[in-house]
Amino acid sequence: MTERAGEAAMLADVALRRAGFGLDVTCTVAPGEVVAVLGPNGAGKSTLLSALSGLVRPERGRIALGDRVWLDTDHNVDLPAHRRGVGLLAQNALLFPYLSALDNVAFGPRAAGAGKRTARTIAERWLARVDAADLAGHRPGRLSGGQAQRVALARALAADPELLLLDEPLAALDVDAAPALRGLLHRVLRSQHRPTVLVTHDVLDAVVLADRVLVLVDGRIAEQGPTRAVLARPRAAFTARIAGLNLVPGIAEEEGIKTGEGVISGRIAEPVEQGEAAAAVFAPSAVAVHRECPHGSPRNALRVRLAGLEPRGDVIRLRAAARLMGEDPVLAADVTPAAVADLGLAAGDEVFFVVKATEVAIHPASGGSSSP
Ligand SMILES: Nc1ncnc2c1ncn2[C@@H]1O[C@H](COP(=O)(O)OP(=O)(O)OP(=O)(O)O)[C@@H](O)[C@H]1O
Repeated sequence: MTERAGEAAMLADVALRRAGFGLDVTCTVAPGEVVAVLGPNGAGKSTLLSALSGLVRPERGRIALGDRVWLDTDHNVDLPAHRRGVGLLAQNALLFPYLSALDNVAFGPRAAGAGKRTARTIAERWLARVDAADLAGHRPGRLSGGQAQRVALARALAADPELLLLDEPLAALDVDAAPALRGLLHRVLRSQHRPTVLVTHDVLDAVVLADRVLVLVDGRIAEQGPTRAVLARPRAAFTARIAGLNLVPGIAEEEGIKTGEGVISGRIAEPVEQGEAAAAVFAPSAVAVHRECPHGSPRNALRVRLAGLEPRGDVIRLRAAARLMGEDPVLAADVTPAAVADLGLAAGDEVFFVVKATEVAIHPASGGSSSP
């Protein structure tokens, strides 16, 4: 499908002040790039999105999509929200309740001046692209949360926005629906050319969907960079806390991922094509540490070099570098102090991190998570 809008980079430089809170952020998002905004509650993520979409006016700032200027406080430019080409997918689908799914999606093209027939054709194409062609005639009241979000995504994109904003798009979905929509977003976002800003609390969303992450703390950027690089070497305490999951990049195959050191088996958590970039994700608590590789076991074993041991409540967190992922200690295991004593573990030791396939989730990976 040809894309008309959304070929321009977004540049935003916004600052505003409220009682007890200030936002001061400069960022750019390239066409086709997905930037995830992470941060603790109250960090300013929603305020940033509101400033981009025109619902909140920064005291100082400039927002431009290529050479189209939406806001320039120095020159008194401030396009109202309805004149900014923003497509928003929020936590709740917010579909028009009395319109069919098809008419909801056709609304944007109609409002932009397309004839009825053309708008319907555009809507049908977008519904098909989000696997919702069969829902065209349904009213929103008959849709599940996941179905409604798919229709809402089609609606946002059918309006041909210049900038796509995703505000916690999976947060209101149940645990079964969220992975399916995350997988769909992964596919759709990669095949379109708009700059996209994704606000999320879930580090998995950043891993699967984002090329870059931007961590906001107290209204300011605490760190930013390619997803895996930021999660592997977190500088802000918040990032370190959320980056608690282990993530091994590779190429998807039937029952896991292929890495430079063999296959890591797991359960396919989200749809991913064989041969595509994917990641094996598992919790530090799922890791057992062995001195020798447990041969003949159905478990996954990763050869690692221990970099550090830190007490964490009842357990000791081992940080380790895996040869296949470079020198940085990017993997973690939580083990009991007794296990550390039994194995006589110390920094510098070569050991195996062993994890059962049932504890490993295979996700598609964004470009940013596989290229640090
Ligand atoms: N409409 C408003 N009027 C005044 N203050 C607000 C308003 N909305 C948010 N705030 C305050 O602005 C600051 C930033 O809030 P914001 O909602 O942008 O953070 P957030 O990172 O999106 O948080 P959360 O993760 O909880 O959604 C907070 O101190 C919040 O209390």
